[in-house]
Amino acid sequence: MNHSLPDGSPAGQATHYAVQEPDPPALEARGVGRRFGRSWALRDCDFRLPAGRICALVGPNGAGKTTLLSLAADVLEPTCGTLSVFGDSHKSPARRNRVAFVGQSKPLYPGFTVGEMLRVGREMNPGWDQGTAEQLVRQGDIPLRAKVGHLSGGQRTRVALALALGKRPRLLLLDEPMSDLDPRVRHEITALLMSEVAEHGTTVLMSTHMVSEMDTVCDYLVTITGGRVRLAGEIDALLAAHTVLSGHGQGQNPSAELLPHTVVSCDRSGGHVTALVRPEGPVAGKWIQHRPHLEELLIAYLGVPDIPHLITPSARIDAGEDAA
Ligand SMILES: Nc1ncnc2c1ncn2[C@@H]1O[C@H](COP(=O)(O)OP(=O)(O)OP(=O)(O)O)[C@@H](O)[C@H]1O
Repeated sequence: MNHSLPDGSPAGQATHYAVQEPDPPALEARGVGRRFGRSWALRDCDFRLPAGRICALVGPNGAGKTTLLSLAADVLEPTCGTLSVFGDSHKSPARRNRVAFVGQSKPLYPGFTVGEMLRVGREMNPGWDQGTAEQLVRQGDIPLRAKVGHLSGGQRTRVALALALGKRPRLLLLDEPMSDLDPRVRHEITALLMSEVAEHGTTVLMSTHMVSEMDTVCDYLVTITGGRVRLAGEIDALLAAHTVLSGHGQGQNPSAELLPHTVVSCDRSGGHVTALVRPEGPVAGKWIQHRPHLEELLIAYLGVPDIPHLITPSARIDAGEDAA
């Protein structure tokens, strides 16, 4: 299903939002699905994440975010479809070397010291960058001789991030990386991720529930509800494709004025209506309109399990296009 972007062009066709990517996308999902027993955790997943983006992966608990990250990290196999990493659709050591994954459980050896953990990183990864890994550990005042099992949750997160960044990945997958970090460290890690992207062109895909912080660091967004991708693309383009209407409308029936548009959410209190919509053309009626903030957009989308998807051209896989 195609939806209109604010310039009136269908979301599925090339518009001024299109980004010419010389490199293959960091991640490309074609018809990807993953089932556990009889339940689908993720299905009909079609999108691209262009290289060099910092992408927030957002969805309610149980939406399928960890499943998607685990598929991209080759920790899980898709039940159907193909997931390519930088154009490579087959599992291989080379593909694994390009990707680093920091999962929620931060699997580290509790009996090892931090220095020994970094040595494991060095021995397992051909492109290992000891300076970056050590710097991240030292910035957190964590001695290299400290036992991993004696570290706090936030300190373990820092060591896991040091191992991931020391690998010098082209694609960094982070599953709620900030959840146990204090605000000062979150700020530091955020700045670090941004400088990684600027210096090395690293692509970052991170699941997060922290909307206010993602706003400053991420330029790309994928939302999942009910195991399906609902939004994918540049945050600016996705915001620009929506408007918040508030008022009473002009006619007797404000709902009729909203009918031609895709209504994502609609709150009525008394006679007052506030609606987040994707306009499919000019909006009739006397509404006060504003462009939604990211938080408004996400709260609306996370509350509706089955809204039609909106994929911007740079994230879209066109029907009939051959797989890479
Ligand atoms: N190993 C598993 N076995 C069975 N079901 C699973 C397994 N892993 C995930 N699921 C199910 O798949 C669905 C998606 O789970 P997933 O962990 O991907 O969600 P999530 O979006 O990461 O959630 P959260 O925000 O709570 O971390 C859930 O219904 C979950 O119960």
